[in-house]
Amino acid sequence: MITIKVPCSSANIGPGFDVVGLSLSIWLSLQVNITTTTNTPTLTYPLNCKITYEGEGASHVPLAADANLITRTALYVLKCHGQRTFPPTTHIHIINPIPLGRGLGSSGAAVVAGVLLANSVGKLGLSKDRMMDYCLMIERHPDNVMAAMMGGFVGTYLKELDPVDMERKEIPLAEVLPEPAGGEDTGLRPPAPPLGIGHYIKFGWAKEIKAVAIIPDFEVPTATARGVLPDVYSRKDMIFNLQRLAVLTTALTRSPPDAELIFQAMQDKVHQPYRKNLIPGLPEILASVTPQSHPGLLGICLSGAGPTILALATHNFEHIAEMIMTRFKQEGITCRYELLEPAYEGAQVIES
Ligand SMILES: Nc1ncnc2c1ncn2[C@@H]1O[C@H](COP(=O)(O)OP(=O)(O)OP(=O)(O)O)[C@@H](O)[C@H]1O
Ligand SMILES: N[C@@H](CCO)C(=O)O
Repeated sequence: MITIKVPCSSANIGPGFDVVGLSLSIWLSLQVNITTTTNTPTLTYPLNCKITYEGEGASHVPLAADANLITRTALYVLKCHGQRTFPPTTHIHIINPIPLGRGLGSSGAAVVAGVLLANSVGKLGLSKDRMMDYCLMIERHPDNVMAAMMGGFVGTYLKELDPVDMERKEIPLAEVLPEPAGGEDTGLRPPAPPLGIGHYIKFGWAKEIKAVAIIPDFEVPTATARGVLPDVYSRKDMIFNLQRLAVLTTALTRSPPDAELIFQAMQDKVHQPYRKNLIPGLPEILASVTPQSHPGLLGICLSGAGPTILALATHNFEHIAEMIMTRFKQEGITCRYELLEPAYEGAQVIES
């Protein structure tokens, strides 16, 4: 059996829009079995792949190999290597505790899991760096996928693609592959991604800092949350974010953490203000939970594209979470919360 584990992630951490990501301790898990016996009659499955699924999204996530994001991604990678199906017969059991569309990188984890899946079942021998190129052809903002693949707290940038590569069909129109990449088989091998699209650096992380994720019970699709952002920003707002991000990445490595410094360094003017209409109560929550009102709190932000709120803290976790959940309740929104830690090791493949 092959077990593939990929952590969830929180992108942006305030000012680092599309730049920084923090992998966190909720794990998407794939259990993969390949049945090679030929003497017993076996059922045949489209593309040789049977999917079973439990966890978040179980009622509606597609189980057809050419429609499910994980297996669509794997088929794209396999096809780039001249393999048009999964090996007969591949059974993938997906266990997904990462809530979908909440800003905890469920699609990034699914894309990373799909690339790792193809690498394992296709025996492709790709390095993690090369696998990132495939991930980045599918999800074009690197923060979630890089954190999920590499683990820990990461800063990223993308090499700009040339116009020919931008035309390629696996570049998403929305946030994920626009159509079943494995389904319509033209017989052509898709071109491999350019080399070295994504670059990253792992920052340190002060061990006493934990992440409280307050997860509302509604979804905000990333595509919708990107659709409300402007195309152009003022110099003033860009400088505001750059100043804070430069301080934040080191401030989060220092022990003991400086709450005043971190709280201010997690302020943002690039994405959170524009997303307030998608997340009732967002401006009030971000303004009302402070290190003064809630000792132990270091900083607070929208997690990824939302609606989850991420509070970084050293103690008083339950109190901080209760306060935010109470505020959401005034808007008629119920939430749950999880106390998470960085997933330092990133995505893993275990063969047994
Ligand atoms: N385990 C999974 N299996 C299949 N599809 C998945 C899985 N996880 C996520 N997806 C797909 O990704 C979509 C959610 O992606 P979206 O980018 O909108 O949100 P997110 O990744 O959870 O949040 P964010 O990008 O803000 O962190 C789901 O609706 C589903 O189509
Ligand atoms: N940086 C991305 C993360 C979501 O995938 C955003 O905030 O839109």
